[in-house]
Amino acid sequence: MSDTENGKTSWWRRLSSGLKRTSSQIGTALTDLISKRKLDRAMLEEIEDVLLRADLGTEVASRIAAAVGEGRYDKMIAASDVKEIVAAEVEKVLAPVAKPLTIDTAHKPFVVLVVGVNGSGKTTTIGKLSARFAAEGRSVMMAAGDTFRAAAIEQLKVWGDRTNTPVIAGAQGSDSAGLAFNALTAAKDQGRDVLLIDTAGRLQNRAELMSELEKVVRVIKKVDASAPHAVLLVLDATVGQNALSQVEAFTKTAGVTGLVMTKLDGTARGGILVAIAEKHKLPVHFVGVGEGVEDLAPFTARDFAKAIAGTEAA
Ligand SMILES: Nc1nc2c(ncn2[C@@H]2O[C@H](COP(=O)(O)OP(=O)(O)OP(=O)(O)O)[C@@H](O)[C@H]2O)c(=O)[nH]1
Repeated sequence: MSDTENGKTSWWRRLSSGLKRTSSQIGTALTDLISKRKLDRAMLEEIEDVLLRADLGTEVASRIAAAVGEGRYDKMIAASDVKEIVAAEVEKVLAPVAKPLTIDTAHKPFVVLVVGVNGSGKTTTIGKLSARFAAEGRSVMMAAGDTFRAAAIEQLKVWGDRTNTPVIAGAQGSDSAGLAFNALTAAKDQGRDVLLIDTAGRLQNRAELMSELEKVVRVIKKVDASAPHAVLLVLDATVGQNALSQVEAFTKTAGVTGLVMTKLDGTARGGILVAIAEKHKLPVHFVGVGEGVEDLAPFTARDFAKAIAGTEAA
């Protein structure tokens, strides 16, 4: 087996075991309600409820139930058939949004601004991305723009040491827009390929914090009018439905261009990613299933759909 195949197998194992809480909840509930009964309207409603409990959203849940019902009324069905339908319908929703983050080399540096609420996993994601880009042979710089939290600055420095990537940081409490300005200027001077900018976590309903984020974007544009070239919103899968309103708020304020969903390993409601894809149609670049560097990987629709439906063993 080649290294790439090994890498793929290992990621599939991580992804499917990360999504185990969601897939077993769906699988167990389906098996319980399907065994020893013929399919009728009541059963379809129960199937829909199971999918809603995994946060797949009303539209997708009812589409799946309708697909299960087609030609199967009054017949015995198997949980495995329903899981196949879940996987197929979920893949249809996810395929259009599963897009890799493309680093456009015309921009030097390619500026990636990373936003999200407190604790969503921004700093960790930046660290993991710096490792990934460095492994691809790109020269990276990180900016510790989360100037509120001393631990975030330290955390980024640890990732910097680990990946041999310079980290531009200021004192705790310093102006994050100023820091972004300095970091972009330095990255430009040094001819870096990628600049990853961390930002302080903020609540999407706190106007003054959101306007600070707008300031960071304005200041970045003073150095490079075309930047930021990507604005990644990091979403914590464990917050459930609240993730939908985070997408709305951050898209309005910071012009989000793509999503990263973390902590899918910490929830039985991993279907939230499907609900977000259905509603917002924003590109999903990466998903995270743990704290380690190898626990974040590019998002692929088919693998995610199979893992969430539990149609294939890890
Ligand atoms: N289980 C799990 N934990 C994760 C994942 N991604 C991040 N974490 C953990 O979540 C916690 C918060 O991550 P941070 O990266 O510090 O979050 P942040 O968004 O930078 O937080 P603030 O600086 O407070 O805004 C850390 O303990 C991470 O190790 C994941 O995919 N799975």
